[in-house]
Amino acid sequence: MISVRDIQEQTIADLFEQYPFLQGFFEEQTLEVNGQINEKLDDFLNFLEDEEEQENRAMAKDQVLESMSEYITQMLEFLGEDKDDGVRSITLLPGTNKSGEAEQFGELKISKSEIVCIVGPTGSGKSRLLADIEWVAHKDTPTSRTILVNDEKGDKKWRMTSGNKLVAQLSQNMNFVMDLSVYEFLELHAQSRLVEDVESVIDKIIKQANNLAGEKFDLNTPITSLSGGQSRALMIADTAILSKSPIILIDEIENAGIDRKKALELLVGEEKIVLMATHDPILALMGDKRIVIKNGGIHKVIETSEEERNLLVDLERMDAVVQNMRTRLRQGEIIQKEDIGF
Ligand SMILES: Nc1ncnc2c1ncn2[C@@H]1O[C@H](COP(=O)(O)OP(=O)(O)OP(=O)(O)O)[C@@H](O)[C@H]1O
Repeated sequence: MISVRDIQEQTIADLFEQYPFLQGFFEEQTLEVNGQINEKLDDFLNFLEDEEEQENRAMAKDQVLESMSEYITQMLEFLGEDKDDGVRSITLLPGTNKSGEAEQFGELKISKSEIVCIVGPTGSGKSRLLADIEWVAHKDTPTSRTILVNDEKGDKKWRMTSGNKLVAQLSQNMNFVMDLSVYEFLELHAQSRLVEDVESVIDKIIKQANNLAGEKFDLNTPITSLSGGQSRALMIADTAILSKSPIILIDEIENAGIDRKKALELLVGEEKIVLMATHDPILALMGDKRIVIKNGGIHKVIETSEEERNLLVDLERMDAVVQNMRTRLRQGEIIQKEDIGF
C-alpha cells in the first residue's frame, strides 16, 4: 500500500523511475511536467491550490495526491500478480453434470505447452468449464468442480478482480468503448506491462495482427472502427506478445474471420497452457487432447491419435478449398464444379 506520504516528498523524476506507468497518470490528468521534472511532487502540485485551477480541473491537490497513491498501489498489485508465478499445471477434479450426476473421470491434469480443446453440442457446458478454470473453482460454481494449480488448491489471490491474471481470456465479443487509436491502445498496454522497448513491441503486435486478419489495418485506425475479425486479430496478437498469464482460455476462435491456424500457433509459441472451446474440427484435432462435454459434464477425454493427426492434413486441404471459395464469392466471381478440386 503506497500512501500519500510515500510519494509527496519525492521528485517527479524519482517517481517516474520507480513507477514508469505513472507517466500515463500524468498524461491522463493533463499534468504537464515540462521543466519541473526535478521538483518534489508536493511542490509541483502547488499550482492546484489556485482556486481557478481547481475549478477548471474539478479537483484539488489533496485529491490528486490521493488518487495518485491509489493508482500506484493498484498498478503494483496488478503487475505484481501478473506474472507466471511458476504455474506448471492445472488439474480438474470432477463435479456434477446438469442432472446433478457425478462426472465420471478421476482427475484431469493439464501441463504447460499443452493445447486442450473442449468440444460438445451447443449449450452443453463448454463455456462453463472455461469459467470454472478462470474462477479457480472450489466447489462453488454450478458444476461443483475443483481446479487445482500446481496440484494444490487454488489460492484465493488468483481470484482478485484486477489482479486475476492466472488466465488471459479471449472471448467472442470484443467491444471496445475507448476512444483510442490502435497505437494508443497498444502503447498504454505495453507501458502498463513495464515493457522496455515499447515501439518494437507495438511493431511486432501490429505485424502479427495483420498476419492473422483478412483486411489489413494500421496503427492510426481507431479501435472502435475495427471489424470483428480485425479486433479479434489484434487481441490475439496482443495476448500472445504482451500477456504473461500462464493460461490462455479461448472461447470460439472460428467465426472471427481470421487465420485460425496461425492464431493458434502464435498463442502456443510461448510456454502456455491453452484451453479452447471449439466447434471446428481442424482446431479440435490440433489439440493434444479434447474434452467432450455432454449435458454439462465431462463425458470423455480423448487423446488426439496419430491417425487423426494425419487426417488433419486432408481436413486442412478441404478447408483451403472452402476458404478460397469464400474469397472468390466475396469478389463476385462465379464458381464451377472443377473449382472444388475433388
Ligand atoms: N454441470 C453443470 N451444472 C449446472 N449448469 C450447467 C452445467 N454445465 C453448464 N451449465 C449451464 O448450462 C448453460 C449452457 O452452458 P454453456 O454456455 O457453457 O454452453 P456451451 O457449450 O458453451 O454452448 P455454446 O456452444 O452455445 O457456446 C449455462 O447456463 C451453464 O451455466
